[in-house]
Amino acid sequence: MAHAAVIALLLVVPLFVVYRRFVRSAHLRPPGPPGLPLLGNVRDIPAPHQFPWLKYHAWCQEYNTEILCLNALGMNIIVVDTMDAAKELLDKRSSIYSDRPRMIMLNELAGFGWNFGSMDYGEDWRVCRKMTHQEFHATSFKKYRPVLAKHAYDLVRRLASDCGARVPAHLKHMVGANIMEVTYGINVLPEHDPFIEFAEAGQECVGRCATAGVYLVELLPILRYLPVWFPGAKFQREGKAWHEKATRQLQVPYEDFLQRVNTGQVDDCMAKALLDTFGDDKKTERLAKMTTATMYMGGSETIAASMHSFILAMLLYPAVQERARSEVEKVLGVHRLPTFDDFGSIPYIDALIKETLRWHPIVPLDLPHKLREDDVYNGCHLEKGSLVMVNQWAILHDEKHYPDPHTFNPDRFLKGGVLDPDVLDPAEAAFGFGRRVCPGRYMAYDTMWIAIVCVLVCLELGKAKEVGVGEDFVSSFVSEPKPFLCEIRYRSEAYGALLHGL
Ligand code: HEM
Repeated sequence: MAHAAVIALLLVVPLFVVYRRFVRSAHLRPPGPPGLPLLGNVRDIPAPHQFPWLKYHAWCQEYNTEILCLNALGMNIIVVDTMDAAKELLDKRSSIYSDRPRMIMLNELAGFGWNFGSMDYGEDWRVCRKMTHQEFHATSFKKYRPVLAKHAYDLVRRLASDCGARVPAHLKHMVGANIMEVTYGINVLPEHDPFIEFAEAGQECVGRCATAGVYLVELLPILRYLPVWFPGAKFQREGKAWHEKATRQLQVPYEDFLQRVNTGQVDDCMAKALLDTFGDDKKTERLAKMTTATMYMGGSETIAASMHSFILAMLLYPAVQERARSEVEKVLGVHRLPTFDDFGSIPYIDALIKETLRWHPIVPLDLPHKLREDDVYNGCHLEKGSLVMVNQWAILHDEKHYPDPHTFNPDRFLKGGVLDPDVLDPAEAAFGFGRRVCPGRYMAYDTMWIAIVCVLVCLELGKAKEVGVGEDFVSSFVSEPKPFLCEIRYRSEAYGALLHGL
């Protein structure tokens, strides 16, 4: 009997709340597909594997709107489709658009609440951002460039060593090695590095938890209190299993760093710089640990996916590959390895990186922001508590800024051989908006720059003879190319010799 009453309460109370909110907010909302009472648009919202950004953009076109409103069980979801609207709302009104929604699965059940990318816009988040800014803003990050160059050379050796058989694994290794060394001063092993493996185990959980629509508990928070044994409470069991991985990802590399501090064997790295600047009291140590662990979470998959996308583009557009190489050789000559001294002197490479970020943005839908107060845009009422997502794919395929948007064409960013300031820089959308803008964007750009130039100079990238390669991307929070076969070789043995002699 008591059981039945609890179940009735669990079902009825949320439905009532949802119904009231739905009725109250149905007026003056931005346009969007009509929903059903109580359920809203739950049945219309595309699943994560259905390329939701394409459907959202199609709806915006159908309703002739810059912002779209959907409703899922009473929760308003605002999808922003244009650069103008994104700048107006998330940049100019950032003081009310900088919260994150409550991510129950990720932060509360799986134990990733230490990740400041999913924290609310509060004091802990502010300190973590301040710490990241100190080491990752454009100027201070330059001190880490030698680390990036070292691992870019290593990437070339690895890609050549198996002729392109394990491209995604080599890219992941390069990025993991960069982040572990920059963040903790850890020099990872060439294969099966325990620090990378711990971090990757955590990433798997994050990918699943952060994908909208996977867990009902995000829409009906009351389910969070279901006991682990309750039928259908599989999410509770998953959360419990992930907790341990979340804790390992947070603790293990930081403890290794502290051990090296104690024995005086620590190289310059982010963790050391934070200790020197912010001190080592308990509160600071807690936040420094959270900040450093968040770097792998934000940076590993994203840079690797962008580099993977670059390699795919080079296979599909061999003329661009040739042109890029010849532009690099105009500056470097032949048989010299690129260094950061060449940075900024090859406009075609900057254009190529911009086009890589634009062509298939690897984060097609921005991380959700949460609206802190009621707001009005173009006469539409945006309700406090709404979830706000920018459709970065739509902005980066807007023909107003990028004619023929589906073609990979770095030339669109150049005029008279230099970067054209009148073309919208894709970095302004690809890295998000407002106070939540990606703090790793300079590291991302530097990593891509040195790795791309090294790959172009030293290697020939070609399609594998027996199979076709398509423009096939995964539909998930980070959208990277589906695995493809390719053939990668040194352009001349001289490059192999140069790299092996380092
Ligand atoms: C090509 C590579 C990358 C892309 C496309 C990318 C994209 C993004 C996007 C779209 C956001 C969400 C911004 C928003 O909420 O509006 C974000 C947030 C974030 N990124 Fe990146 N990112 C990249 C690389 C990196 C790197 C290298 C790091 C660190 C090493 C990093 C760390 C973060 C963090 C910590 C956040 C959360 C910021 C916050 O919520 O305050 N990202 N990134």
